[in-house]
Amino acid sequence: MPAIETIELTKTYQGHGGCREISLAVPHGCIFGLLGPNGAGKSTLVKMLVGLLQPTSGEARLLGRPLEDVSVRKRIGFLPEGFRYHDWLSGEDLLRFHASLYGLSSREASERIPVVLEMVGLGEQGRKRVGAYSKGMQQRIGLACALLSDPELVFLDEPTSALDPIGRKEVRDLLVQLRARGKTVFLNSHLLSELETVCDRIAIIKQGRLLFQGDWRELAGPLRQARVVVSMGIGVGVDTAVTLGAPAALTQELTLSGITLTKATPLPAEADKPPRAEWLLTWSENPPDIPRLVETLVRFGIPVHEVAPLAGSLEELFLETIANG
Ligand SMILES: Nc1ncnc2c1ncn2[C@@H]1O[C@H](COP(=O)(O)OP(=O)(O)OP(=O)(O)O)[C@@H](O)[C@H]1O
Repeated sequence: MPAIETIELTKTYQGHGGCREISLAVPHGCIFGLLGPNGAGKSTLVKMLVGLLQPTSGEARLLGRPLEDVSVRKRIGFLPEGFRYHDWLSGEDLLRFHASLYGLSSREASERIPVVLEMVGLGEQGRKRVGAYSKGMQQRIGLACALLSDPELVFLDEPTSALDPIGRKEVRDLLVQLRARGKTVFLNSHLLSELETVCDRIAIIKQGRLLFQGDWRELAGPLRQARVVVSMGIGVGVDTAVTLGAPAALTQELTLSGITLTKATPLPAEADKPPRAEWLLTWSENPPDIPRLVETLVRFGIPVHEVAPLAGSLEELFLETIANG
């Protein structure tokens, strides 16, 4: 049974916008990323799932229970985007208030509050007024509210938008820890490089329609490129240290195997290393046999440091999917 399952879930605003016929399955214990351009329908979908919007049609189940079953909400956490917390309360008082909304006893709240403050990196700041928190700290206290009830499923809308790079890394690590404890995380974020590092699966929506769901690497299809790092000017048949290109005979042999050297770029100099260049090899048919490719390069006297097949980045694949979808 998936943690989230939707069947043709639809919400329109007087027949316009929103999202339409979304059928999604989010497995338990994964970090799932929802992507889409502005106005695609992401917030509409999340709001329906957390019970803030009534669907126009379709069905959904959270943790095996239908959306109408409000008892499931105790097992769910939610960090809305850009939410303004009661800034006259201290962080601890805010959490105590949220604990009462979750129906936690005073003892449970007292045990849980220091734990979540520590988890989000606000261990020492609980007594401070939320109004005196920085934007990053406000985002962290929001995350603490979402994690307060130790939920099985947590929805996070742009959880790192106000954080610095260190804070982002801390939140990513926290998400990975949650997954290790069997929790399911549903992330809504525009930071594709971030989603790329943590998400097991993604969904892409555009104009309210689902274009893709699954492992984002599936979007890449078969690999079409390899990055090869070579020493420059050594053994390439030309006695200059700035030679970037391959000898003509090598390019000819590669072409016969369906491989083209499309780009050669010098790499920044590094102490104790010979000057190096990066070659981009591209093919359109069958992927080459990498050991044979290395053998060919070595046969032509090319000192090879590294060969890595290249998959597209999530950003490239996302832009391509949106453009074609
Ligand atoms: N309350 C509303 N009344 C009318 N139309 C709405 C309402 N809320 C959203 N919409 C429309 O529904 C569509 C989806 O909006 P939604 O906010 O769900 O998108 P989103 O993907 O979350 O966008 P963003 O990335 O900009 O936050 C848009 O066309 C939007 O104009």
